[in-house]
Amino acid sequence: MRHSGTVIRAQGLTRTFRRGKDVIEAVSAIDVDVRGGELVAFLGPNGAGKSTTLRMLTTLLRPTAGTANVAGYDVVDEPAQVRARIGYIGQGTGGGYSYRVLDELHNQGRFYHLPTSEYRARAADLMESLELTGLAKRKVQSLSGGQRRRLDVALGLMNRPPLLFLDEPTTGLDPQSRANLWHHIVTMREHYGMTLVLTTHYLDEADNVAERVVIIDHGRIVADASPATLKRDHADDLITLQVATGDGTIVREALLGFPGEITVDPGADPAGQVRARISTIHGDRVLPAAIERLRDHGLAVQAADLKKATLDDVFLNLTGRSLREEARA
Ligand SMILES: Nc1ncnc2c1ncn2[C@@H]1O[C@H](COP(=O)(O)OP(=O)(O)OP(=O)(O)O)[C@@H](O)[C@H]1O
Repeated sequence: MRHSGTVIRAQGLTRTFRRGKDVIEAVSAIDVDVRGGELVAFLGPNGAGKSTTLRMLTTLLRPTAGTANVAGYDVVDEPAQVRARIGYIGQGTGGGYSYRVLDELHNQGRFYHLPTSEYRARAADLMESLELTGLAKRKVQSLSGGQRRRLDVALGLMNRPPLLFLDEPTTGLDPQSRANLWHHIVTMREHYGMTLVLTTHYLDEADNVAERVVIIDHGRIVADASPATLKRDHADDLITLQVATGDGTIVREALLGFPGEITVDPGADPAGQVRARISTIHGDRVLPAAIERLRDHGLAVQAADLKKATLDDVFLNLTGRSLREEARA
């Protein structure tokens, strides 16, 4: 995807909330720049400040401090200009319950003052590409979660925004619906060359879909890079080898000077094998080389396992907590 100039520039963006006597700093002095055409995911646990950030960038919430320029306009001083240039798909916002699906899309077109022929054509197009065609006359309240989410996305795309914000677009959907919805969103993006900014707490989603992941925790950005760079800089692959010997010392000696952090169990397990672990950033390359090195020392590897670094490992290394566990809590 071709990237153009800066479409979002946030500096020192901060939002506090009062809850009784307490002041909660939901977002603390965030600096972030997004270039045209980027696909950026804000990843973080519940309550990290993702939605609050998005709500400020989309003019729905006034920052307590800091500035944000979105699509060339200031979110506080020029909210109407910002809104005219962006789309926003919130958490389960979208259609009114008693309306029919196609009417909802047409209403959205009228809201944006599109000519009748244009909004009808766009609605038909979106109905087809988001697999809503058979649901045109169905009331929104009768849709399933996945259908509803697809309608939300269609509504957000009616004005063909060059910059689209999606707040947890796939939360609550089953894996198949999530995959389908992503396919649609990514296709739309390629079609219209949109910039996408989204929030998610699904690690695999951020890893597979986003070109850039901004990890947010307790209202602060703790890392901001591509998934591959984040994993390279903040996590290791883990290789586990089962070696056919009863003596850990010779395994350790055979692997001496090998790249990565090596731990070897001193003695054999009940199966008569010694277990060696290698923590490294290049698991794919190190694994066969380690097997070869051991073979050169007359040691046979009975089983080998490679656990690739994940964004959860990155989050764990940066914050000391697991995002996976937090998501379950
Ligand atoms: N209107 C509000 N009043 C008081 N506190 C709020 C309000 N909105 C958000 N907060 C608090 O601000 C913090 C950040 O919330 P936010 O919704 O931005 O997190 P999030 O990362 O989007 O989480 P989630 O994944 O659960 O949506 C939380 O502690 C939340 O309780």
